[in-house]
Amino acid sequence: MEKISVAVRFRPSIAEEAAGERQWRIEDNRISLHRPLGTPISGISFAFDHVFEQSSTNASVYDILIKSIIHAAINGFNGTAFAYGQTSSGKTFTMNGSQLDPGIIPQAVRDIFDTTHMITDREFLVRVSYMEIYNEEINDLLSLGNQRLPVHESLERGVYVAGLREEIVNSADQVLELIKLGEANRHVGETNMNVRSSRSHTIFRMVIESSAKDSTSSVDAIRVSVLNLVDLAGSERIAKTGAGGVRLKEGKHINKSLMILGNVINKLSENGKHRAHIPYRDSKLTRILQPALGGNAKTSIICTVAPEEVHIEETKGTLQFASRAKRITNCAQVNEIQLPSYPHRR
Ligand SMILES: Nc1ncnc2c1ncn2[C@@H]1O[C@H](COP(=O)(O)OP(=O)(O)OP(=O)(O)O)[C@@H](O)[C@H]1O
Repeated sequence: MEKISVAVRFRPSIAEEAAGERQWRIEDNRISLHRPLGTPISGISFAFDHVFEQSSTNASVYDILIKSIIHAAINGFNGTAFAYGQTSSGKTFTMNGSQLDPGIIPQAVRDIFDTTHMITDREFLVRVSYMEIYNEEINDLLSLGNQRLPVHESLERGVYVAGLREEIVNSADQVLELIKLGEANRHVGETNMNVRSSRSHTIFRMVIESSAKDSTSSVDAIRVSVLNLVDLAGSERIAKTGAGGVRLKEGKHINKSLMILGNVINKLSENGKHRAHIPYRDSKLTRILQPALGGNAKTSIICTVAPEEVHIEETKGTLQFASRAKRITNCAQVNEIQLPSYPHRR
């Protein structure tokens, strides 16, 4: 059993959103809210596994929070990392990054290929898929014809998205090209808060399979791990984003699925005796993320927040979500299956 690791990241402040009277203060891994003269406001203080300041880089987020999950996935553990936070707080920046400061996803992809190339006694097979959940429908971002895909469940595969394109990949550059294709297909739109606001949740998935190269045994032990890197749509106040029409409909779906994610996290964070029913089935997002939340996976959550006073209420909400997520325990184990050994597999 191990706890989900939860970190908070402040994005740099935006000049037009002037610094206000009250301010967030970071001391090591603790965040508290202070009045103008520096006195702390009682009851508003939170501690996390790590707090990233405004000047932090994606490289440091990767090294501190994500790298260990990626390396565990190479060794057969399921892994999930997701970014949660209000609109325009830096989720997409954290997951995808920029040319100068690549985000978690491109860093993970490069790390996986660099690391597996150095492991000489195992053979690896890597597959990727990329999907979005838009207005509670699952669309394949790698294949435009694949829309409204159903979620199924089976004993062998657990919960899976039927019909999703899975591409076998051999290099980081090949994966990054696929991601570029997927990004172009993703639903984004302009709101008052963000000129390129993600209007869907996206799940970039890598399945890593491996077996020993020179096994002389009559069975092959195949490790299969699933790695989900998730960029959630932003929680938003409809009034602040100025949403109407299509944006309003999207916003309602986004808020509803995030509310269900919050409900799942609340239930999981309660004491054992109250953990009767966890409402994973109430949304596609929580169904797909089920192993990451209280199941067989190593999980890191990065909660992004905006530093300005005008966002204090949303920031408090995100910090409360993060605090509850910190109480969830997962039970990750190496996923290994035994198959009869065939010469061609070696
Ligand atoms: N840590 C950071 N360093 C530099 N720029 C950042 C950082 N975080 C966010 N930004 C910038 O702030 C803007 C909003 O960030 P981003 O689009 O990542 O937010 P988001 O949380 O994904 O929003 P939404 O939920 O609306 O999609 C972007 O222009 C992004 O480049």
